[in-house]
Amino acid sequence: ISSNLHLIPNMDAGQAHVLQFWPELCEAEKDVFLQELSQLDLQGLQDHCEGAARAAASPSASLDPHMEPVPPESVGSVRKSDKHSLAVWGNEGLLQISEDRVGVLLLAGGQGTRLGVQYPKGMYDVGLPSGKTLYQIQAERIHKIQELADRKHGSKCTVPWYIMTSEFTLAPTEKFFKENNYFDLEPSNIVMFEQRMIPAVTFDGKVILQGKGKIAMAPDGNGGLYQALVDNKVLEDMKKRGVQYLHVYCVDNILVKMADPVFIGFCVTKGADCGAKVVEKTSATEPVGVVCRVRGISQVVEYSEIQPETAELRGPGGELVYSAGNICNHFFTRAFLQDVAAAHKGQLKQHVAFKKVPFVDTCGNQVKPTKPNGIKMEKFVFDVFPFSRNFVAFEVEREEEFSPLKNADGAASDSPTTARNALLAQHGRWAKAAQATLVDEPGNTLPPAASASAADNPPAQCEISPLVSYFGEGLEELLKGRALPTALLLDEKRAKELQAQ
Ligand SMILES: CC(=O)N[C@H]1[C@@H](OP(=O)(O)O)O[C@H](CO)[C@@H](O)[C@@H]1O
Repeated sequence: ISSNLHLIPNMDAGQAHVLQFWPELCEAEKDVFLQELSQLDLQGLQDHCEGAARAAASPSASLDPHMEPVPPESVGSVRKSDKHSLAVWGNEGLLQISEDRVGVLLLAGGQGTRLGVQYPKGMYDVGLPSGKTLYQIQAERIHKIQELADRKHGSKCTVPWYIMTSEFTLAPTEKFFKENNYFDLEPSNIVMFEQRMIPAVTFDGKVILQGKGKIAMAPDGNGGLYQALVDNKVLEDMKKRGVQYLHVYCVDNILVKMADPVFIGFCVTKGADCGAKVVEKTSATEPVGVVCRVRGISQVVEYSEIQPETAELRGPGGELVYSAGNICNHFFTRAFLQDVAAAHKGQLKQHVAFKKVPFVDTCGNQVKPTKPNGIKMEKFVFDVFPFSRNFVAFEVEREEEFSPLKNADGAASDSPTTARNALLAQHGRWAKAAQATLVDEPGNTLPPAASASAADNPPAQCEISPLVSYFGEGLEELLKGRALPTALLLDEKRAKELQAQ
C-alpha cells in the first residue's frame, strides 16, 4: 500500500499534516484512508481550502442592500387564481405526466442533525396511525399521480423517481427501499445516486482530520445536485426516458405534492425553464429562504444570510416585505439543467458555515470543540435561478403544502408532532369537504382542526392513504353522508369496504 502513496499527489500543497499519523495506522486503516484520499480531486481541494480560508478572513458582503421583493403580479398564486385557471394548469400537468415527460427528484443527502437521528430523514415515522414513513408517503403519491394521469388519458405512464443521497444516506436508503419492496414501484424507475462529499477546513485553510486515518467530510450541500447529475449521468437517463420536466423537492416536507400537476402545468404554460413554490412567511424569523430579486434578478436569499432588519421590514399594511418563503419545491426543464451542467455549475456560489468539527489534535487526541473551529462549504440548489431565462414563482397554501420536519419533538415548530398534525388536519378537512362526519368513541362529532401547531389540541385522527386520494379527490363517493368513527385510517382496503356498503 505504502508504495501507492505517490498516488496522493502533492500532499505538500499545505496539507501534509493529513499524513501525520500514517505510520500509526494498521494496514487495513491505511487501505481505507488511501482509498479516501485518492478520491479527492486535488486541484479542486486546493481551490476549496484557499476559498475557505479567504471566506473566513473576509465574510462575503451582504446582499441585503441589493434586495427587492418580487413584484406581486409576477407571482402565480393558488389563492388568487380562479378555479378555471387552476383546472387548466392541472390538466396540462396531468397531460405531461401521462406522456412520461415528468420526473421527480428528491434531495435526500442531508444528515438530519437538527432532528437528531442517525438514519436518513425519509425513514422517519412521525407517528401517523398508519406508521408510514416519509419515503412511503412519497412513494404512494407517485403511484397515485401516475394512476390519475392514466385514468384521464388512457395511458400507462411512469414518473421516474430520482433520489440524490450522500455517503451518509445511500446505503441505508437502498436497504430500506429493498426491504419495503420499493413500495411496489418498479425498481428500475427509482434511480438513486450520490452527491459528492467535501472536506471541512480550518480557518487557515487546512483539511481537518477527524480521525488519525480519516478526513472530516460533509456533503457539498443540496446544490451539489448539479455536479451529481453530471457525475452520475442522470440527465442522460432523463433524456432516454423522454423526461422534459423535473420537480425537485426536499425530503422533509410531509405535505409535498409529488409531481404536482398544477405547479407543473403552471410552469409549462408560462414557458418557464425554472420555478419555485413559495408560501407566505408566518413571521420575520421563520427559517425559510425568501424568493426575491437581487440587483433585479430573481433568486433566493437564505434565512441564514438575510440580515434580521431586512427580514423584519414591513409594508404599509404591516405585511412582511419579504414574505415569499421558499419551500424547496422547484421546477426545472431538462434543457435548463443541461445548460447549468454545461456552463454554470462551476459558478455556483459557495456558502460558508462555521461549524464545530470534531478532530484529532497534533498529539493524536480526539477533541470535541466547544466553539466553531471549521468551515463547511455548501452549495444551494436554488442558486441556479439567476441563470434562468424565465423564472416563475408560484404561491401555494401553507396548510395544504408545507409542513417540514426539521426539529426533534419539543420544538415549537417543524417537529414530528407538527408534521403529523398538519397531515391529519388536512385529511380531516378533506373528509369534511366530502361531507363525512368524524365522530369520537362516545359518538360525539369532532370539529375539523383549525390549526396544526404543536401547542394546539391534536386534530381528529383521520388519515387517508395517498393510494386512495392524492389531493382530496374522489372521496365524496366513499364518505358522503357517513358518520365515521376515529381513528379513521382510510386505506385501499377500507375504501373498498365503504364502496361495497
Ligand atoms: C439550501 C436550501 O435549499 N434551503 C432551504 C431548505 O432549508 P434547510 O434548513 O436547509 O432544510 O428548506 C427550507 C424549507 O423547508 C427552505 O426555506 C430553505 O431555503
